Amino acid sequence: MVIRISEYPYPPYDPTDKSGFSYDTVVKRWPIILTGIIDTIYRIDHDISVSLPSLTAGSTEETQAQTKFAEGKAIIEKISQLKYDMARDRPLECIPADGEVYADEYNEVLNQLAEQKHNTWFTAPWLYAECYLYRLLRSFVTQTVHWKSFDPFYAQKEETFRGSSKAIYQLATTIHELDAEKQSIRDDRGKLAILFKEMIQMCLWGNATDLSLLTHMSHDDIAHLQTVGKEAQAARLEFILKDDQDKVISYLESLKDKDARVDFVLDNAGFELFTDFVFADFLVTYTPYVKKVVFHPKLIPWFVSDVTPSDFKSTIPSLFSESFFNPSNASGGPQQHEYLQKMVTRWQSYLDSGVFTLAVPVDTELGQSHPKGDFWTGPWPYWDLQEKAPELWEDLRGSSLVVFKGDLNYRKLTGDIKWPVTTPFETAVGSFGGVFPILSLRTNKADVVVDVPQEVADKLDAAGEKWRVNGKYALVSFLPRRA
Ligand SMILES: O=P(O)(O)OC[C@H]1O[C@](O)(CO)[C@@H](O)[C@@H]1O
Repeated sequence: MVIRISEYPYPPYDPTDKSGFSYDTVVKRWPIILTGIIDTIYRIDHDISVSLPSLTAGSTEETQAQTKFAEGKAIIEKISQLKYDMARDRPLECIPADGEVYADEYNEVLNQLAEQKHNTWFTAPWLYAECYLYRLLRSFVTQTVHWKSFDPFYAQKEETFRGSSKAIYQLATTIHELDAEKQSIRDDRGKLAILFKEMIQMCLWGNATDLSLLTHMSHDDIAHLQTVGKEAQAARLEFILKDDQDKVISYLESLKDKDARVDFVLDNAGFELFTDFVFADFLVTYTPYVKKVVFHPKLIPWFVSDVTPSDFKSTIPSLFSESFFNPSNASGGPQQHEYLQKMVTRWQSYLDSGVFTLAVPVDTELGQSHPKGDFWTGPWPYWDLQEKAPELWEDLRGSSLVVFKGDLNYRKLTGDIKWPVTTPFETAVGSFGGVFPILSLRTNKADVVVDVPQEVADKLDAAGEKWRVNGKYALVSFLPRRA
């Protein structure tokens, strides 16, 4: 049964607490993100207006350009109004019936919040309000003719991906080095376990670069976060506050010859998706346990940098393209470029043969509904998966391991409520727990944290560290299938 927010075991994080990260988000981060979208549309509209004089007056082309321009202007007005309402703590308005999924469902939760007088920008639960924001933005474009397939974050995602080439070449080299030892790795459990940890951590820290959070970071800062390799990882080990790596490795070892299927509930496009592919490749190519990997994207632009089907589709062509990743950026020499090409060729063959698949058709358009994709952008925590997305639920029950990437997935797994920090992960994930094995790889970018010893939390608090939100700390949480 779906639990109403008023019935949650602890109150949700919301901006009424001015010391929490959600307050900062409403005051600073969301307005920056909204301003970025306005700029992007403004630039597109500017280009249209420059092209207008060259079009034949009254032609279809000119009429379409005029309409697109006017629609762009109307979207800008709506976003500006939204910023204004947000700053003045106005109530969230109902999502219009725009023909896409969950408008009614978002509004139903909003009505419950209105009853509790928690329906304004500075009082609504942070998790709900943030999901609502991206769904509302989607409604602004669905109501147009020419902007329906507009992803306001596309250019940002591409640019950051392009800027990740150093770490990408480095990881391709690591995988190339593994190639020479492939058989011995598969046969040596000790070696495999060590590599496993490296891969888990590479995939975990790949989550540190998230565009919705990095509103204030330079390219150099981002490159620093992407530092990969053994030493960097060893240095970061102490920042993993909950470490179930050994448990997940033992579990995977128990799957030997069981044709395991691993699912990734994806987070960010670009570098993080690249690390997901590397991890998936490692599981299939270098371990004897996994036969198939399924990737789950978001079907609308989401939390700035989340993977959409079209991001997924363009990733491998981008990695192949010499104009996207200039081989001269391969600091380790031209052979690094070859290593990358070789690895990506293998990924493409996995996609062709169905070893790697996307949970929805790869050509799914933005906003197109799919029973295995809609739920991830709904208004609910994952506690409600069984009731709200039965087909997806059944499908995931067939998985040997579902990897949840990133902070938002963690917030949705735990409901983003004020659990005491020592609450077991199993308790926090509620009815979701034990149905299929879960591995959550999360760098901390929001207040909710569970399954961490009280003394650890107290020490970090006493040191004045913003350890819950600064992206420097992480949690690796594993929960097996209930026996
Ligand atoms: O990409 P990730 O890891 O899910 O991070 C997104 C998270 O980062 C934030 O943007 C900042 O905390 C949150 O709004 C959101 O939970």
